[in-house]
Amino acid sequence: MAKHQFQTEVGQLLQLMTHSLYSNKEIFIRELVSNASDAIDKLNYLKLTDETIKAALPQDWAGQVNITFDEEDKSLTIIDNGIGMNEDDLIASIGTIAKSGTKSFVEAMTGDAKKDSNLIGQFGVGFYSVFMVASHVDVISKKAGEDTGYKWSSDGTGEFELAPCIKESSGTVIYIKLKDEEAEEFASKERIKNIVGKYSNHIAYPIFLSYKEEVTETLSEEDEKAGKEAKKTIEDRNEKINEATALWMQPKSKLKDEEYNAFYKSISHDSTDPMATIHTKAEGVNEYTTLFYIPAVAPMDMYRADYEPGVKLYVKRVFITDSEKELLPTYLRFVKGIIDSEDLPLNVSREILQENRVMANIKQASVKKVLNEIKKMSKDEEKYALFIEQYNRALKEGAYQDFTNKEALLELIRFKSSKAEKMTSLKAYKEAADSEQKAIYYIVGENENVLRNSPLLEAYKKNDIEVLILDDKEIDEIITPMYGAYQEWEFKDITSAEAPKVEQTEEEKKEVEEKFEDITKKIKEILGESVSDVRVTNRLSESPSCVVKDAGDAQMAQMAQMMKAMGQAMPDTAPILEINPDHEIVTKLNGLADDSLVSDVSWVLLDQAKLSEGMEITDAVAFAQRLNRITAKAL
Ligand SMILES: Nc1ncnc2c1ncn2[C@@H]1O[C@H](COP(=O)(O)OP(=O)(O)OP(=O)(O)O)[C@@H](O)[C@H]1O
Repeated sequence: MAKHQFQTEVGQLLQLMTHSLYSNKEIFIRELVSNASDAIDKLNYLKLTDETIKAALPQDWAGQVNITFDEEDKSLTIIDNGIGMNEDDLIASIGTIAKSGTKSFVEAMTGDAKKDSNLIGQFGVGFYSVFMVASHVDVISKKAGEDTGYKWSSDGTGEFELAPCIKESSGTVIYIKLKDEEAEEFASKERIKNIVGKYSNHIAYPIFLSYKEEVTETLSEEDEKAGKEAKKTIEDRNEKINEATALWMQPKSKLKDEEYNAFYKSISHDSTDPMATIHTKAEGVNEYTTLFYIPAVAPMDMYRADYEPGVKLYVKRVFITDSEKELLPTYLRFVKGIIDSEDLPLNVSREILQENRVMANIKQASVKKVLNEIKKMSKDEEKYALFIEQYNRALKEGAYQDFTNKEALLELIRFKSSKAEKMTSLKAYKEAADSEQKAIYYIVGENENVLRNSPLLEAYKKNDIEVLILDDKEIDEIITPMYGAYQEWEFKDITSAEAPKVEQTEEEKKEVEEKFEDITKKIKEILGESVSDVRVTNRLSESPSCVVKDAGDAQMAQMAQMMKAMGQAMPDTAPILEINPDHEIVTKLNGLADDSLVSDVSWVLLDQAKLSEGMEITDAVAFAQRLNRITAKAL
């Protein structure tokens, strides 16, 4: 019998499972039953598309799951007649972690058993959850169309054993030797029935529970009178313990929230109820049913390139694929659920799917449904805040990717604002604006606090203009300029936009510029390549200076960000330094004879403006030395 080491991450995961304090251990049955259901789905599909597989299956083959338990042996066995696994599958599926979400889960583990157990609650971890209750597990499996069966065994420590074995039919048997302290609870008819009813009632295949029952003979009246003792016999029972109807085919009116939620948990491996459920039956040109869920917490792998798609495609109840990322647009990758079409061909391939009109129609209508549901949620501010916390970023991606629904998506996004503590919408922003305002102003950076205190906001505050505070820099900086406009109002970055209206005539402006011409030239000479220009501004009131970008520079900066994201460096463009002609520092600087002081103050004007806008300065030591010299002179 060959021994194999678990992949390191699996080892870590098992360590957690075996020592888990997690209170919801019963979920291991849900996880194993949904694996069994997936395995039957896959064989069902092959039966329709692969002649050899079809020929090898008994004529009356129908997918089913069987559960048995043995109180004395303290064991539980879960059997399916699905696709099964061969040697390679067993090593790859239950020896390694292939799923990116599971990887994130393992990475998120802290080593603190209690905290990590809570993580299990937030994230289903599939097959390995069995080690919360098992001291030993055997997986005996034979893959459809192959001759040899394999037995995988492990007690959940560092290794597993794998050896060929004889197994008649394809499918998988999972024998679970329960830990002593778990045996009473889980090797129990009522408990198993209860768990299956709770989580797996509506998987599409029947689940049978086999058990032995003591039956007492019913005596006739005569026999009873004669004092005859009733005989007791042990009988085998095989009871169907779930509804076995695809939940999404049930009429909405018949389904309760608990049923929807339980089904969600069985397909998503998430232990928390979803935030929203969207069940639609479409009739007409195309006939299909969709059942979508929005998870309460964004899936862990959402921002990984190798994320798992959450939507499964069925054709007339037959499972087709769960690995097609194109069923919904990528920005909706957090949505879990099912699409079941009556019109697609069963042997639909990836290529056909991508070009198929039926699929395109379903996709388009599905996006509308999901967005409508989100819109509905947005009416309840408190509830919507929870959604925004998880998915604001996805909406932003959408507003940039999905041209057809851009307007709707822009309306759903929420923004922090210079005017309010609460987040605002573009609709509210527009409604609250002055009749002369024609643009949506925003500022982007990493730190909300720095942004709120940016000198660039001063002129906007003075003119009572609201500015959106975008502090998800990684995405906001690239995406916001791409939005274009919302109801004809363009998005304008205040670091490159003209300052808003001020009470100043052209003549007055010119006069100020002339008055400060020499000093601006001088500062520019001193600062050299660190600035692209120096000029007086009317956008400041409190601060002596600020740095801004040229409108053209903004595009360059965006390019630089994109290049950076692709791993290529591009030099940053030098900012424009603007000085406040009404500020004491600037007025005193104008005409100051002490050249070394002018130089120190010029650098300080630049560096402190950068710092107040959350930028880095090139030489912090020199900055401190200059401040010290200026302070010494002032004392
Ligand atoms: N009863 C089974 N029959 C066939 N394959 C199985 C069975 N149980 C598990 N597997 C295989 O092992 C893999 C890992 O199972 P695990 O439960 O850990 O992950 P999973 O979350 O179920 O993955 P998925 O989301 O694809 O179902 C499955 O994806 C499947 O390929």
